Amino acid sequence: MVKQTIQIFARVKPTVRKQQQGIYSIDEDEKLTPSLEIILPRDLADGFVNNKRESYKFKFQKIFDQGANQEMIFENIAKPVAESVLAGYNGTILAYGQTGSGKTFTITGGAERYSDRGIIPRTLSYIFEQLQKDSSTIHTTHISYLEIYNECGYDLLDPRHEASSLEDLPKVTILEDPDQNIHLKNLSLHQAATEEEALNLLFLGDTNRMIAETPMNQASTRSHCIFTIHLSSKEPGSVTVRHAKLHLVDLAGSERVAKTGVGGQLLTEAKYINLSLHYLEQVIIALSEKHRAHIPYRNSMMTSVLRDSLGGNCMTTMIATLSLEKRNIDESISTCRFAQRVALIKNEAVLNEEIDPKLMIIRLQKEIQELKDELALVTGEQRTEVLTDAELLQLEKLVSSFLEDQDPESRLAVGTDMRKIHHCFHHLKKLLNDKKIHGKSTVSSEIKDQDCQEPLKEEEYQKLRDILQQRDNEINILVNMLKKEKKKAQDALHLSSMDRSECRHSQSSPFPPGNPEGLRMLPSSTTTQVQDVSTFGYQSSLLHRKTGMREEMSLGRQEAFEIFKRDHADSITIEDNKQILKQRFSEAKALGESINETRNKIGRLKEEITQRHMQQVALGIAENTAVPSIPDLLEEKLRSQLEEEKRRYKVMFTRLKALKVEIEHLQLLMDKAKVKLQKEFEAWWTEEATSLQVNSPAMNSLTYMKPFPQTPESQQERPQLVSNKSKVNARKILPLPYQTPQSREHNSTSSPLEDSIPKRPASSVPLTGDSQTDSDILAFIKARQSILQKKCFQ
Ligand SMILES: Nc1ncnc2c1ncn2[C@@H]1O[C@H](COP(=O)(O)OP(=O)(O)OP(=O)(O)O)[C@@H](O)[C@H]1O
Repeated sequence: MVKQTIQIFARVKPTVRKQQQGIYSIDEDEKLTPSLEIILPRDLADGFVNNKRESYKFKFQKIFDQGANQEMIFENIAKPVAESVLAGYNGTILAYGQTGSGKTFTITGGAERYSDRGIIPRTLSYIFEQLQKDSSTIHTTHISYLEIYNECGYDLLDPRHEASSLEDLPKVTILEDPDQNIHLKNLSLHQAATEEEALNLLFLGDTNRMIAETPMNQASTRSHCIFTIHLSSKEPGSVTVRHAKLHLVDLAGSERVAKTGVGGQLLTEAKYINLSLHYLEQVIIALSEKHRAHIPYRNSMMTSVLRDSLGGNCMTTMIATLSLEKRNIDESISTCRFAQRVALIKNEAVLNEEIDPKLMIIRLQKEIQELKDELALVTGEQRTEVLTDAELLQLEKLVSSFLEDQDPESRLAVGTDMRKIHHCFHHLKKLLNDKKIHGKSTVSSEIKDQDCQEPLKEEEYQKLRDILQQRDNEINILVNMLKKEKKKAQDALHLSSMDRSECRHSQSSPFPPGNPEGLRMLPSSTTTQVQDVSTFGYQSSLLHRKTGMREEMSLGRQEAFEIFKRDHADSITIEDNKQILKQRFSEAKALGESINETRNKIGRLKEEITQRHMQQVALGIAENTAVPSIPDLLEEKLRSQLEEEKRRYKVMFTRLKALKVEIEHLQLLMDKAKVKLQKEFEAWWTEEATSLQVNSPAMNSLTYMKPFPQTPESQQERPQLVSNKSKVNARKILPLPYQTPQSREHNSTSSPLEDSIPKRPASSVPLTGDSQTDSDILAFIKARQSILQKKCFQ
């Protein structure tokens, strides 16, 4: 059992503003527990006689200032917890802080750079690396991902549901068994055999979280997320299994907790505030007060799920994320105070070992059978059912071989079954009597038996021969048919393998086809992984249902999407990642080629060594001298070259493995960004289409006029078709964040925009009458209009 208090760490979010200057200082001198001092700016508005405290000091296990990167956070905070989980203890890492202070960045990571990977992907990578090293133990890893919003749990990994809102996700409920163990009903557990599989699950959950969020419930801000890694391990042959859980928790923004008193009107506030955080604080307060008999875990889902992590069987760590700017001082102080209370909580982590029930059942069944046999033998109790003919025959054979065995020590072993023992005695008696009466061997009596048989008649022989001939013919026909079928199948196989190899070539995977023969320095699973990479993008299939929207788009909508995408801030990130991906891919390709070369070289060197060795042996035989026990100089040289090549191979292979992980991560990041982009486009599209349907009277008529220059003539011609409102709409085609500075500037003024648009003849666009298709056409025209406008301003 390991007893320890919850470890608390602080992380200060970097900022470019000078606002942080003089607001805080870190005292690293106090080596064991460094302290963070938050200094309140002296506010003259409070008067000259001001008794307000000016500084607050908080102690933490370690404080990570603005310069700390994700690697440092993992090494110092997450790695020790992951290690204890691998050893069989439960672990939890909680990120707590106000909105925007960097909780999600710390736990999951940033969406832009590979180096921004947070605690979850790094921990997964570390755990799988360690599991691979320990091949003597059988490990299984499962993943679950739970989101708690307004006291309701949602399964972020359910593959059966297409989530477009939070309510689409399966609801998770809490069940408590008589031993007060908590069970989460409807929370799916997914086995992940490799790091890639686990990462795919993380991205699937994050994508579901993103898709399900609405402006009212910005997921990461107002909900908690618990990503759990479940590990079980068992030594081969042992009946004990170790289970350990690692919760990685991204809590909701904490800023409102401080403003919500315990006596607040909870029922009313439930609509607005995050109750779970409020109850979490209550549990923490109760745990930090000595001699408190009742801890109110059951008040909220969050505290029920994390029950073990708070004052229970777990090694828990909390990261207080701080955005230390002038306007956030109150929130930062309240986060630090919360952390100080958390630091008082003691946990007692125990090894979670249990007997594997399946193995235990088998063991007990065997034991019961043995005891039954023993009992039957001792009590002489007989079983009632009759032995089968086969069993009787078997026993008789045993008796015969026992009698024939010349070894005086040989034993007749028929077990403890009294029926068998009796039969053996009967048979022995029979054999003895037969010998006495006939005095002839069994063989001769058998011959006699045959002699006694009536000879078969000639016509019966003929009949049997005919049937035999007929069967022979049938068999020949069937064999021929089989041969033909087999040939067809082989041809088909050949064709399909040709197709497959063509496909593979066209994908031009940069990864080599595995270890060279006989090179045992890398685990065989690595080889499989490398081969797997040739099917790049398989992860995308996981997210495919999320990105599949695009395929269903109409042409107009697709073009509007292209325009939308071009001006979207995220497209730069996607582009950047694409470039990095390209670089990594070509690096991987080059590396793959070098690996292949090295592999061939290793093969050649091995060949040369064998030949050299053979020559030496042959020489020894020819000269009739003893073969030297140590290799000659040339062979030595070849061997050291071989070692060098093997080392190079290993280095390159390790790099290639790392590249593979990075490439997959980048692909998933891009997938995620694409899903986000599409989601925002869908929202924009719906808004535009709806406003068009509402605002444009032309929607109900059969023709719609393209936006046209506002010349007096044209206005006269079609005054009723373009209302003032739709003119305004036409200007705000793209939502502000996606507009270029020029277009934003332009929209804010009511300059004679239309005058600067190239004059185009007014023409009519036929509408179909189908509202969906028509709104597609209209939005497309708007998007096009937007480009023209932008071009005019460039
Ligand atoms: N240490 C850091 N280094 C670089 N950028 C950071 C860091 N911490 C946070 N950020 C950036 O600050 C922004 C807000 O961070 P994040 O979303 O992680 O905050 P949060 O506390 O999870 O907020 P919320 O409660 O809304 O979920 C993000 O754009 C993130 O990339």
